[in-house]
Amino acid sequence: MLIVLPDILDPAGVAQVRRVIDAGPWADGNATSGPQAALAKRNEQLPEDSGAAVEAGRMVLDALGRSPLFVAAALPLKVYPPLFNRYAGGQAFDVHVDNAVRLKRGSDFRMRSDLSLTLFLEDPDAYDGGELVVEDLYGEQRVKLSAGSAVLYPASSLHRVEPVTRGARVASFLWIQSMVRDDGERRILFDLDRAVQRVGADKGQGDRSVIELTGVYHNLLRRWADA
Ligand SMILES: O=C(O)CCC(=O)C(=O)O
Ligand SMILES: [Fe+2]
Repeated sequence: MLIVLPDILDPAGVAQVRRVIDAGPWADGNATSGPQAALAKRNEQLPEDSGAAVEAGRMVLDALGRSPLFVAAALPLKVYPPLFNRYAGGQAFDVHVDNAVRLKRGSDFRMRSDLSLTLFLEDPDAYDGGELVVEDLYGEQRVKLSAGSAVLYPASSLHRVEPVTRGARVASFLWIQSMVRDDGERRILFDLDRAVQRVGADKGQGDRSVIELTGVYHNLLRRWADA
């Protein structure tokens, strides 16, 4: 299941991230790929330990942490430090899967990737192509969002980025280990959370049924979460 997270960064936040990364040391995206991804991937990335990636990554993580929608949808336990990529001049990322387990070189950071996230950092009118295409149970979902908006999708999915034939597509991407590993269970919690928020706004947080439903949410989370 795909979840769109609108306006994770406002235009000023996008501009701030872009100022940092546009001046960064862009390099061939295959510098860090395994052999299968290397066949599929044609883009540029900021080296993950570059000052620009670390500084802009902090901005992206702060913005995600401030988004109740991100937290409710992802129930994050671990987040891979955000990476940054750029496609231009026909570059693309053909169909592939993301690694299930990610290690950060030179550290003891280790995580299971349950969810992938792309945060778009360029105005969609400024480039042609560059749709993120995710294959899920219901077929292909094509995603191209305004600058500052993000999409969460299962890391288990086959996905690709269409060739960019005009302009440049700039994005941040990262992986999340969720407290709730199973997509179906996570979806139930997300739907329940949103419904409880709506009923709470309607009836008031002190309403007895709102409190009981909040209890059901937490009891399901207690059952399903690795915290
Ligand atoms: O550029 C994107 O939106 C996705 C990148 C991607 O799929 C990857 O790096 O594994
Ligand atoms: Fe990917």
